[in-house]
Amino acid sequence: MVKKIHLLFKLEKIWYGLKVSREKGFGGDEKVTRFGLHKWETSTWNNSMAPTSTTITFNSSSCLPSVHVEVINHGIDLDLLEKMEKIAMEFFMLPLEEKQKYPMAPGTVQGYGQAFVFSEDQKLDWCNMFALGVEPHFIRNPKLWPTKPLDFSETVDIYSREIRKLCKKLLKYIAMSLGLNDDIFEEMFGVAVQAVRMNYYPACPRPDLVLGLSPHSDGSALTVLQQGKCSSSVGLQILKDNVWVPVQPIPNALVINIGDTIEVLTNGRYKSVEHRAVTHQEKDRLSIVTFYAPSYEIELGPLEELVDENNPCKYKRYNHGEYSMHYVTNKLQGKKTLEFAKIYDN
Ligand SMILES: O=C(O)CCC(=O)C(=O)O
Ligand SMILES: [Fe+2]
Repeated sequence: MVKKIHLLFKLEKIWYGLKVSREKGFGGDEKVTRFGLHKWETSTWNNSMAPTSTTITFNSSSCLPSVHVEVINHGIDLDLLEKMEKIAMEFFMLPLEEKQKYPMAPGTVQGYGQAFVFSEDQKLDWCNMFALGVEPHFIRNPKLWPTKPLDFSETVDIYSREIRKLCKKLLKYIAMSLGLNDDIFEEMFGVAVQAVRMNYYPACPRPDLVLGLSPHSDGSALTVLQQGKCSSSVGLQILKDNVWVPVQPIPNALVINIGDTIEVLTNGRYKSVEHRAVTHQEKDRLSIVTFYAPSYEIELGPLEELVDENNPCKYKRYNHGEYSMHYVTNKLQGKKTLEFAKIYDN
């Protein structure tokens, strides 16, 4: 079985040259535009298919068990989202030799290739990634920023600035919802680390045999995920009550996933969401994912405001750089990576 999967993956490489059909433009429903204080107009799941449209009101007495929302009125220009998708797709459609000029070295997570591969016999995910560290500047590896398409770097820069603003806003709302000082995360994070990963999932002849991306939670504080519109396939799934629930893309919405860092800081009030991507027999799929996390230098643990005798401390204090290293040097296996931080004796 393992061998077969390897073979399927190799086949995929031949498909790079194939054209995908692109749906032009971002049509869709922009009726829902509230994104105000303590109130996100969002979508959440029902039992069979996520999401259905719901308004979630955060206040200090409520919290969500495991958070995945789709933000419609994120304020980011739709042309910019479209441009980002265009350059990502153009990159993936380049000849293999061109993309291989930017290789993801084994054990690293930047460049073109597959991350989280640690052994010869590991069953590979059906996904090609192109990942770049964006902020702060010292995490950039300029050799990995492609020269084609021509407007690639400029677009990634502009897009990343906008996503950064959105993350800062969302973190403020999360703080407010917990009755904390609005700027608590921003002040604590230092110069936040931001990385972008483009995931391209070609159509897969045997979607029953191989996943697009193995189950995991993100190590970030927040993840902003843009689902490509060039394919209508539903690829992202989240784990809810032990059932994998497909996330139906909402036109122009950005998916927000809470990452492990916010789970730790909020002492589990906000839980990171376990998710995976599945493949489709006929349709390819693109996602553009931004990870927003604290500076590697900071020490973090549950905020003291969120720990008391009714909510005992569930996670230890650790250095975020160490956690990041732990994250990228382990296979994606559900929420196993977070065990690094868990305290089990309560
Ligand atoms: O492609 C997707 O929808 C999921 C991507 C993802 O979870 C990731 O890159 O961490
Ligand atoms: Fe993820």
